[in-house]
Amino acid sequence: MTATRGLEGVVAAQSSICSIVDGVLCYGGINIDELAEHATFEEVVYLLWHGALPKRDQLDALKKQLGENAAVPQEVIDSIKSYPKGVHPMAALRTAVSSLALYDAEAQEMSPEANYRKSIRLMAQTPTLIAAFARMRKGLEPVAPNPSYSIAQNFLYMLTGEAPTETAVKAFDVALILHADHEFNASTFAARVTVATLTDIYSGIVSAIGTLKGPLHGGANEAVAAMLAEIGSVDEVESYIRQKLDNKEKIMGFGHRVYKDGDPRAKWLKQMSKALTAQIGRPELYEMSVKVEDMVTGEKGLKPNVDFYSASVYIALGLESDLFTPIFAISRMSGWTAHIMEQYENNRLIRPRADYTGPVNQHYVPIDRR
Ligand SMILES: CC(=O)SCCNC(=O)CCNC(=O)[C@H](O)C(C)(C)COP(=O)(O)OP(=O)(O)OC[C@H]1O[C@@H](n2cnc3c(N)ncnc32)[C@H](O)[C@@H]1OP(=O)(O)O
Ligand SMILES: O=C([O-])CC(=O)C(=O)O
Repeated sequence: MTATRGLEGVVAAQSSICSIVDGVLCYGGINIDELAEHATFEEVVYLLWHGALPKRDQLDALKKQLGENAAVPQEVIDSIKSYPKGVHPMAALRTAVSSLALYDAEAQEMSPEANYRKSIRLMAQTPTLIAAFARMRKGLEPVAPNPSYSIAQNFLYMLTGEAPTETAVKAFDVALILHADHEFNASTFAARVTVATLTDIYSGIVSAIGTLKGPLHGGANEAVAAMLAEIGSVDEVESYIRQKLDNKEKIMGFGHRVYKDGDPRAKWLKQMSKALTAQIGRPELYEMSVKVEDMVTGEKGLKPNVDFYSASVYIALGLESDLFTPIFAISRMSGWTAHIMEQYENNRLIRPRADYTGPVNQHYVPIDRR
């Protein structure tokens, strides 16, 4: 048996949710470019869960269900209040989502209908959990969700208590669409491995959140924000990146396991970064990013991934950088739940083999003779 490092190129199962073929990303067969241009995030959630775009009444029904389920149990809010203020929001989210299961009467119910209802609750409540933590760590009271708002509008509203601008809501909604699913990425695969034991959906989502948190995956967007802050100005880009490349350090937000000719989501975020950073009077954030891209692509041939320009987009939207990965989780909750439901529908335990490289023919030695 020989191992494939990092399971590169291994096709682990069939799926009808999302495809990446020749660098083209589609949800349910629809090119991400069309969705980014025309769809709303709620339509994309429906598409991922049902395999087709919703008709008007189906979309209205989903939006109503998401709105009605956005509030989280008071016990969960109270427990978030007790978290140490300095913990990372992804750690807080991992614990908070796990605690949602404790107050969900259907948590162990495994019918497809119950798993769909839990998917709605997880999708609706994740933004509420993150916004509540973001406020309570500053000693502020959480803002209750507005059931008539979209997910994008509600999250921005719950962070500040003020109605967000239309521009901010639109930009955030497009970012949610772009991050919603990505076939067997690490966090989705972790969720599928977890639920393939026929454990509950919350366990799968907790695995996924813990996996997304890492800097090689969703955590890269926060690392990009840290890099831009460290660089500080356009003039400093060259020496900063030169040093990193000479030291063989990774540049966050570049490279991808699947895309070698560029991530189709990055161009959307680049465009948004340009417009939004200009609007807030901080065009240097975009200019620094472009200069980093020119150097890294020019010297290493590596292209920006979804996490690179999302950092300057979120900075321009006034969001705190440690919320960037939790925001990714809000969006990816749609894909995670879609994949979990698909896994349950056609389940087989996921259990690969290891290529053993340790010692052989050893014997037990009593402790006083070792
Ligand atoms: C939503 C997402 O998860 S998108 C990915 C977010 N993660 C990041 O942006 C972190 C930075 N990028 C990386 O670490 C990688 O490109 C990954 C993890 C995304 C993909 O990793 P892999 O497919 O395993 O590629 P791998 O790490 O083997 O890279 C191949 C070569 O390119 C280099 N490389 C890859 N990415 C980078 C980078 N960002 N900066 C510098 N060099 C890089 C590697 O050092 C390696 O070089 P070598 O062959 O000389 O050793
Ligand atoms: O697919 C991957 O490996 C990572 C990624 O881009 C994503 O999860 O969106």
